[in-house]
Amino acid sequence: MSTAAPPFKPFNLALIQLGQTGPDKSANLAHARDLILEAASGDGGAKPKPDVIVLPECFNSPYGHVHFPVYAETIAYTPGQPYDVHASASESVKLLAATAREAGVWLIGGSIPERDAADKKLYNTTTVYSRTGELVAMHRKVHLFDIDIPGKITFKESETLTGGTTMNYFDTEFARIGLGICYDVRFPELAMTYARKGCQVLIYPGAFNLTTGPLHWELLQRARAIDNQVFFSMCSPARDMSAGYHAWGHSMIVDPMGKVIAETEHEEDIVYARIDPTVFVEARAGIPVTKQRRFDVYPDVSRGL
Ligand SMILES: NC(=O)CCC(=O)C(=O)O
Repeated sequence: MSTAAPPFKPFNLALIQLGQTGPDKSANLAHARDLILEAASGDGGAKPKPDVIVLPECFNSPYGHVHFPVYAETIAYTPGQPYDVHASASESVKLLAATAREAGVWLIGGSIPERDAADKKLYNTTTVYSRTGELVAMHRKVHLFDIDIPGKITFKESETLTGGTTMNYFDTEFARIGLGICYDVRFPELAMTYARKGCQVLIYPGAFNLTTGPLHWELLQRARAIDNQVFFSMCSPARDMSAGYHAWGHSMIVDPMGKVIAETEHEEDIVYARIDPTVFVEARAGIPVTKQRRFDVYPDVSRGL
């Protein structure tokens, strides 16, 4: 059983739709740091100083199964156990922890290819840092992106990656935030379970493509937001037509009524929004679906029939 979620308070969210500098991981990390520090300063107006900053999926590596083994890092984090980011062997963890601390923000560090210390399997993994640079949560993409749309796109993460086996959320001083990565958005059960565990906000770094992006990227986020009456947000890489994978971009933030409250196009950019719990409270009061579920009618919802 999960503990009570923190009271939901207003906060500011920023998504960094990051472009990659090229195949050099260290250069990509340095670029990410620059943009995190830029985002963190805000401007007090249309760009409110963020409490949470998010990076995109696979931000330090080209996105493709041939690249994952080459860029993979070992993190060796066990939830609930103390973790020394300084002793970590992972270049990305060290950089993200130090930058979260420098900026004084909660940082959802996009995702990186990760190699498990024990079984050596590869995962697509998000790490989360507190304002003091502690690693507080980690999520391994649960649903792997294996699709085949003839003539359009074929992608098989499972050629090199393994799916994660746990749900993961973290508590801040203003909200409980649930984590997913990209293709995880297609599975309403995951988002619903997060919401039922008290998450008021769900954030999934992602990288949709030019076939499914135009049709599904916004629709899925608005659907998950409305299903669960939560804030829902996905942060994409910027589109690079010279890369092997062409990301849709359009990083966005959706409120619990399904309204897109912030969005960008496909270039490198930073998206800012104020997260206002009033919308969450009013959505749930006006349309009380979270209290009207009929698990007596559909008890098999979680049994995988
Ligand atoms: N990186 C991903 O999981 C891509 C998911 C995607 O594009 C989709 O259509 O789903």
